[in-house]
Amino acid sequence: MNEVMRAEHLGKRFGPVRALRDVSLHVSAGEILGLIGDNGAGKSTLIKILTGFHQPDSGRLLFEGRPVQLKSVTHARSLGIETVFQDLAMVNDLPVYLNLHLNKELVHRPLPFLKRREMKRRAREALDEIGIDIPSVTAEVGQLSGGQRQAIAVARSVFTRNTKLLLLDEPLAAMGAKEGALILRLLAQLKQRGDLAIILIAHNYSQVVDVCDRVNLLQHGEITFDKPSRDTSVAELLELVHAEYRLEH
Ligand SMILES: Nc1ncnc2c1ncn2[C@@H]1O[C@H](COP(=O)(O)OP(=O)(O)OP(=O)(O)O)[C@@H](O)[C@H]1O
Repeated sequence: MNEVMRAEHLGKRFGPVRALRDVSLHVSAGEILGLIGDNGAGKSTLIKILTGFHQPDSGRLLFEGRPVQLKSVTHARSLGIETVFQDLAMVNDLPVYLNLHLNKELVHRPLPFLKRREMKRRAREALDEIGIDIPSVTAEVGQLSGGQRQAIAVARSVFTRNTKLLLLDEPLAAMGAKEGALILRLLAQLKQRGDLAIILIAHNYSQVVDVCDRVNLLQHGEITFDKPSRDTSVAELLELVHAEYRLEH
């Protein structure tokens, strides 16, 4: 498998807080890496470094085998690194197809008219291709369920973009079982493409073990566990996290 991203010995401080001490991880094309860890373990900080929002104080990143300094989110995006955050950044009163084309609208030149029919067609095709079932691409995003909105947000991050690394911060949070299953199916579908590396932060260990190829546990700013999902279990992950909890309380 082609390695897409590797982090080596990342460290990050916020004043007196050492959010990351020494984090190394790697993810390859066609692979879903699950990142778990208690509140405050450093998961969001790590994602923000991988997506160019924060710069690490120490350590380095290798993207497709070459050292890279991500200067900004825009820079990371230009390389094919996309993030879906919890708040989704969708415009609720715009239809699905315009949300998918946000900042990438197709326009008739030289006239400033939107190519609506073409955008609808492309949106429908893209959603069909990755198996997202919504009533219509002209539906306003605000009228969809939480799971459907999340699915659209994921679709947007790989739509018309040359995405190589997709980062998902808690895409299943506050979602019912049925909606969560929709997102997990979508991730499995994207994995099948084989050209995309995915890092998924999640709290539900059983979903992580089901959908991810490998699991990393982040504790106090360090990766303390790295195993293929088939070699671990929900019980083992719970035990690891609870053992830490018992030590602390
Ligand atoms: N911008 C910041 N300024 C100061 N401290 C920060 C900042 N961002 C994160 N931290 C601190 O760094 C540590 C790691 O936070 P981070 O948000 O990365 O953890 P997390 O694993 O994502 O937690 P959660 O699951 O609760 O979101 C915490 O102690 C947090 O308070």
